[in-house]
Amino acid sequence: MFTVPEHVRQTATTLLSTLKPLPLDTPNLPPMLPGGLPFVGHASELRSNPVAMVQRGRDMFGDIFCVRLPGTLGVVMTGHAAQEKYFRFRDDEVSQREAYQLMTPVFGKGIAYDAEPQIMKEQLGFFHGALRESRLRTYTDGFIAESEHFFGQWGQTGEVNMLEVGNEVTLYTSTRCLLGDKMRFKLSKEFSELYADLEGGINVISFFAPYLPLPAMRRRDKARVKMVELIEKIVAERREGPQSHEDILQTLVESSYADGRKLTVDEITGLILTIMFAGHHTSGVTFSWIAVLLAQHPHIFRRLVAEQREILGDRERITYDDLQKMKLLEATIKEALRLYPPIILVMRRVLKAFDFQGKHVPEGSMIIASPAAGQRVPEIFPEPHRFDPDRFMPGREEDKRWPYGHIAFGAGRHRCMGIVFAQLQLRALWSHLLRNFEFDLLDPSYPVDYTNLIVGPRPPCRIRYRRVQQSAGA
Ligand code: HEM
Repeated sequence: MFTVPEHVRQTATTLLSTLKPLPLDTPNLPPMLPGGLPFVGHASELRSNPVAMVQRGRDMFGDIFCVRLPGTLGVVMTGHAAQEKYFRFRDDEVSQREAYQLMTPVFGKGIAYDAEPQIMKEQLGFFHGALRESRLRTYTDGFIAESEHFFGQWGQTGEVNMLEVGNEVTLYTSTRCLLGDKMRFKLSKEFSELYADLEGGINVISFFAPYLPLPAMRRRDKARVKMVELIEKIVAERREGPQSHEDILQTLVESSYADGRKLTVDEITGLILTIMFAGHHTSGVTFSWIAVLLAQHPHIFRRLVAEQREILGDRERITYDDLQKMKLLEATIKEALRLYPPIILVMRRVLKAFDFQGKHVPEGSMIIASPAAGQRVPEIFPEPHRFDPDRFMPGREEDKRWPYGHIAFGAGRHRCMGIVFAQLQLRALWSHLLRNFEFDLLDPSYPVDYTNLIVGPRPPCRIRYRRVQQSAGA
């Protein structure tokens, strides 16, 4: 019997859904943002400058308004009350599954967002073990070793694309934590090439039609098959060898579901990719924004160098406990993430209609929260466009006053599981740089680049570094 290939079926379903009329006659619908094109609605504006679009809607209508997306009514929710409502929904009220279906070809069928909520919960639960404190201490040793190795290869002075630097150094730290120190040197090239092909298949097109038979999607699918083969070899070696390993792969190899079933290699690979996609570029672009912001604000740079000196004295070797004491550096990272969150929008499909501020949001619509716009609301963060790490220091702590204000890591039940990991990694890298280098900007401006799903500064993001005297006491 003739069967329709999966990618054809999926693409046809997506294209047909774009022709479905939107429920625009729903009584009390939030106001509709003017503009948009036939069929695609506001999708093109969402693609070119999503933050300006969200801000335009907020300026016109306040906390809640609608946009037209292909086949879907979008409802944008910004401001503290709206963000609180958004992040407090339960999984039976709103769903991430459909919103993030573009990730299914990469993570795999039945993995993470494609799994039933209970299974996804168990799968994410495996990460809790991999991210516990004792493990974070081990990973931190890796971050420190990588900082010394990677930046040790820099000369006395040089020009770099800081975005490339951020993505490269965090790729090495990620491979160390995921697959172990040995694999960082042995595997990085093969792993990073496959990973690049997987990434190439994730774009705005795949958001609406993840199975279109385009070259990038085919490369993505081939890369996933090869990635499973690669992980399978490592898992087989581990199952034979007596050595113990302190990495995320090992946690997954040793984990089982509540019913006692062990994870398949496909599931292990999918979860490795889930954590890689969640944590790699997000940390890489944040690393590069910190460089830009510190070069633009030398007085903060000087205070951060002084903090290093105060905590470390003349010591060159830093520890996990030292990193915990770097409060101004922690606040600086938080402030970089407030101004430039790498995930600018998060989405959920509405499973149960709800009311908010007298407006009715129907079942089936896609609700959208925006860390990028929501973190620049002046009622939450005064002078919102100013880079001011002190807003998170004792005495002010603006984030504590507004628990749903700083949402770069999301909030509520699906809040990022890698917050501590990301903070430690960025602190380790920047502690090294602050003690060893100074930076100057080379480009007239460093605008935001909205062409990638994880949003960072637009290349080339050129920065000049200059090596300074080695010791913290210098
Ligand atoms: C600066 C770095 C990072 C940023 C800005 C970031 C941001 C986010 C955001 C916004 C979400 C919530 C998405 C939503 O609500 O739809 C999230 C979820 C998640 N993040 Fe991160 N992330 C970062 C680093 C990491 C790292 C390093 C890891 C792992 C080591 C990680 C693992 C996860 C996981 C597993 C989830 C899903 C949680 C759930 O759905 O319950 N993230 N992240």
